Amino acid sequence: MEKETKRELPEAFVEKMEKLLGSDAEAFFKSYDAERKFGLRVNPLKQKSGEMPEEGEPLGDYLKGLAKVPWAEEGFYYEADMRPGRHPFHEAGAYYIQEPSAMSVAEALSPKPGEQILDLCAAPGGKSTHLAGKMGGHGLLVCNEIHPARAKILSQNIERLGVKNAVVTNMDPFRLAPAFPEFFDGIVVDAPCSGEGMFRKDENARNEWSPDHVKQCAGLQDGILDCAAAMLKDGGRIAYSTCTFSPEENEQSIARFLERHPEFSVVQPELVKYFSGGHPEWADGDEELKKTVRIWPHLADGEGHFLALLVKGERSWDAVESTVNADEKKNSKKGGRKNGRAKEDAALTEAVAAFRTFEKENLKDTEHLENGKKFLMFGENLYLVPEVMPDLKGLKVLRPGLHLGSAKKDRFEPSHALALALKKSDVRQSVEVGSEDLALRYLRGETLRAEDFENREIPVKGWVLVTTGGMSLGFAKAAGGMLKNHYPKGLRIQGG
Ligand SMILES: C[S@@+](CC[C@H](N)C(=O)[O-])C[C@H]1O[C@@H](n2cnc3c(N)ncnc32)[C@H](O)[C@@H]1O
Repeated sequence: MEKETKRELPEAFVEKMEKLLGSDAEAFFKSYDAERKFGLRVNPLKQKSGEMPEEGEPLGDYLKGLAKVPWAEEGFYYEADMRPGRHPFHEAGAYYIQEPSAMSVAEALSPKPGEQILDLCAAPGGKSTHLAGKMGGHGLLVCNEIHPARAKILSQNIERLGVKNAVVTNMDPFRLAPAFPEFFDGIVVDAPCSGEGMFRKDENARNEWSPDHVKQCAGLQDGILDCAAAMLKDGGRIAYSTCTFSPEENEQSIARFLERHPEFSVVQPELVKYFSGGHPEWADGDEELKKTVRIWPHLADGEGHFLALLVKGERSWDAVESTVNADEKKNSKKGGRKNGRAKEDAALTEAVAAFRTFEKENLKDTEHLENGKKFLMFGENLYLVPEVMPDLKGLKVLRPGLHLGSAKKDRFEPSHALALALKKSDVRQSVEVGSEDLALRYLRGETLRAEDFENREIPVKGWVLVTTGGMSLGFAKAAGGMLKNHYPKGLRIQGG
């Protein structure tokens, strides 16, 4: 069996790993015959006040019995036949499906509400949505992706998970860096890599692998890390990660980085206790590299990963943590609602007025939406953007913040992003599509009627938040005894 596995792997890869791992190689290759581990991460932004759903609540019941991923606060393992990606809870952003080892990265960076955080290679959004959950809607999260099509998917995932404080950009890191000199408190560099850790999960990764590809990736990673270094404040931290085993892209990437940037040091994240340390002997022998993290598929319940936490400047990690906590307090004091934003632009004033009317008629409390944020017009659309937002001129921006909607002639059309960022308690009118069947009918774009609901009642008029398990799925508009479906056409589920 073991021989079969090895035969399916690139020969040069097998030889290299045998040399690196010595007597551990057998267990390593055997792990390729084991079942893949599937993971999902509960989205705290969609829970009542950030806490985990409990039994007795629809999501809590759905997840009942799932084993916890030990190193991720909201991570769970699930069996393949559960198919959580097909459940309406997925469309409600109740969770993000994420490989368990990948959950270690945002845990290691540990962003705090109020910080300025960048996810530099962000699509499809696993780390970004994890970071967003930890930030709780406060501070600024810039999610960047170089490839336009992937950036679009990233933007959709940011929307689905109800993230309120994210800016999504589609930039080459080299072009992004000049816009944010020494700006961020924390940066995730989940680098493009040769993907050796995904061989079990993804056949393409196996077919694309070659020693030359490893070298190319290592070169790419050096450039991306330099961009991250330039965008980081003194005292800030970078979480660098790959899903590959090759030392050239891991310990050696970090060794080369430390050589170019002596102002950085490596910090050992606490979660190393679940994994293994890095191998200085696979790079330049610098003992600091022991503080990097190796996730081995034969030693942990997850795919192969590498992680390094790097801190910029002279200060110790303790000093960095206390600054973060002080900033957090400062930012939470700032809070408060700021009406009548000082933007002279007539279109903006008009759009804000239209939103205020919509708000008065349909919402109860938007304090958590607006807290410390300001309004911005982007094309015809009205956004709420984080207060610390820098000038985005010259950047390709897909989403400059939370999309509220657009002001039409005599009305305000709320966006799908707004629906997903709202809680049931924020709105005057909502309906619960309790059964999976009814939720799927809504997701297909069907018009719903009173007789579809157990109590045979629906609101008479106005915007209605459609919820499943208490979590928002989208908007509908009540009129003439029906709920007109406003689930975006492009997202509708096809077929039965
Ligand atoms: C490992 S994936 C990121 C996964 C993502 N962080 C997540 O958790 O969902 C690496 C990303 O880097 C992007 N990438 C490829 N070449 C790049 C480059 N030259 N500079 C920056 N990013 C690049 C890829 O498009 C890909 O989305």
